[in-house]
Amino acid sequence: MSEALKIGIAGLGTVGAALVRILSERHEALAGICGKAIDVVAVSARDASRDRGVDLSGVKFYTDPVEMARAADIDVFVELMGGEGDPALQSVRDALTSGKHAVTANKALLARHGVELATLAEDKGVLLNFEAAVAGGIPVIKAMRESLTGNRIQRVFGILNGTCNYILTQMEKKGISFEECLAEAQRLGYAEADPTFDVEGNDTAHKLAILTSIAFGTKIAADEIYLEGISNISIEDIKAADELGFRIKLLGVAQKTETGIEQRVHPTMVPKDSVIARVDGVTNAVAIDADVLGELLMSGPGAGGDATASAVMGDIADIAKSRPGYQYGPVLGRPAASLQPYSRARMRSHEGGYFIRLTVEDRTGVFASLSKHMSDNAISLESIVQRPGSAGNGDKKTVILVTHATMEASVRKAVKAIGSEGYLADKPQVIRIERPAAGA
Ligand SMILES: NC(=O)c1ccc[n+]([C@@H]2O[C@H](COP(=O)([O-])OP(=O)(O)OC[C@H]3O[C@@H](n4cnc5c(N)ncnc54)[C@H](O)[C@@H]3O)[C@@H](O)[C@H]2O)c1
Ligand SMILES: N[C@@H](CCO)C(=O)O
Ligand code: NA
Repeated sequence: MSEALKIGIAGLGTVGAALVRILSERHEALAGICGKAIDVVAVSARDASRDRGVDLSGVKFYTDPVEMARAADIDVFVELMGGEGDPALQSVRDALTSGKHAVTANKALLARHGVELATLAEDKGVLLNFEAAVAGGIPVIKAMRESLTGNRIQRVFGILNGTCNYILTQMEKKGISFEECLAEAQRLGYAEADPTFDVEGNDTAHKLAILTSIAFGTKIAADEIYLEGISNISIEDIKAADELGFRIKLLGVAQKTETGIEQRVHPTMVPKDSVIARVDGVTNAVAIDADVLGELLMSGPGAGGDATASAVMGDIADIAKSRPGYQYGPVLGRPAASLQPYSRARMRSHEGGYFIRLTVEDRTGVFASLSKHMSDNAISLESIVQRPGSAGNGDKKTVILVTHATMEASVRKAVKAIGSEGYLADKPQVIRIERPAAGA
């Protein structure tokens, strides 16, 4: 058997602690599979004395992860601290610069600095592996970088944040409040250190930016994403969606359009009978429309210590096995230097169906006015439903409009015009509808 692969792990939180435990429990099996032992020789964490339920005897402890990244006695630097800035950035940079392979689960870091780090890894002839950064345990990076080689991808979309999907599912199935669901997701180790990254959609956007780059061969463009989170989704929206035959999911969508590449993250209504609508809890799903293959749909655990550590373990095993083809070379599926500039399709030109929920004064003429504004903007309605106002809003009426496919710009114009009529009692709620292809 060859010499052991020496691992240094920075960050011993939910994922780091799970990884140390799994590498220890599976030590012999992994050595058999990889042809060499995978030994954790160093760790870095904020608190050396904390009991994490894992045996770290004989493992060198560093208070400074950057110092560990530069240490001569490790072969692979595993970054599991999080955060788009230092020390995550500096430590991964320094590990690659000093000729070490790096593995990270940090999508925030890659969404900002992925191209720079990929270029560095390729220049140095080392690997930068990041399967855990997108859709947790689902092997989507591997599938796109390797198995779909030669396919042209038209669209990639999915449920990319376990915390949000857990919250939306629990709110719907158990009627639990948003705040309670979020607290539970945090307790289960799904949420980011700052959970606003989850609920405001930033985490989904980070993952989508990475997928877009790999799918379309463009530079990572995280700031070009149209972004809406789930914090303003109410139980009322979830119930209305249910009655109309939909579920609400936070989707990340990247697709080629005539005007460029559209990247968007927002709450989305999907038909209840679609597969994606039935993806519940912390489970993620990624759908890829590829021209040779057709539609691929993968689903599985998107967050949590073990699921994420599973993806990190696969990345480390790939390094141990010196997998041909990726030992050197294109970290983002093609050489970083050949990535094209990203060309953004404007959101106003997005075309799709819309759900519009309005709380209106209960007076005559409102229905006629709503219909007029819709037809003035060439919006054709699939349905219009009126019902009594919600609790505390008894003298008002709720009106729900569902449109056929129309342009975003038309919907924005119509909603603005309706807002100036003076009969709205609340901010309008607009949720886009996505109708997945047959398989998803
Ligand atoms: N938890 C998940 O389900 C999940 C899934 C996929 C990806 N990720 C990503 O994995 C990474 C880790 O996530 P986590 O959930 O384990 O987070 P966590 O907050 O549980 O753990 C992070 C650990 O890093 C340590 N750390 C932070 N700064 C440090 C420093 N300067 N020096 C040494 N240690 C430091 C913290 O003390 C903490 O123990 C993040 O990038 C996260 O986005 C997490
Ligand atoms: N906070 C993230 C972790 C996995 O990337 C989520 O909930 O999906
Ligand atoms: Na993954």
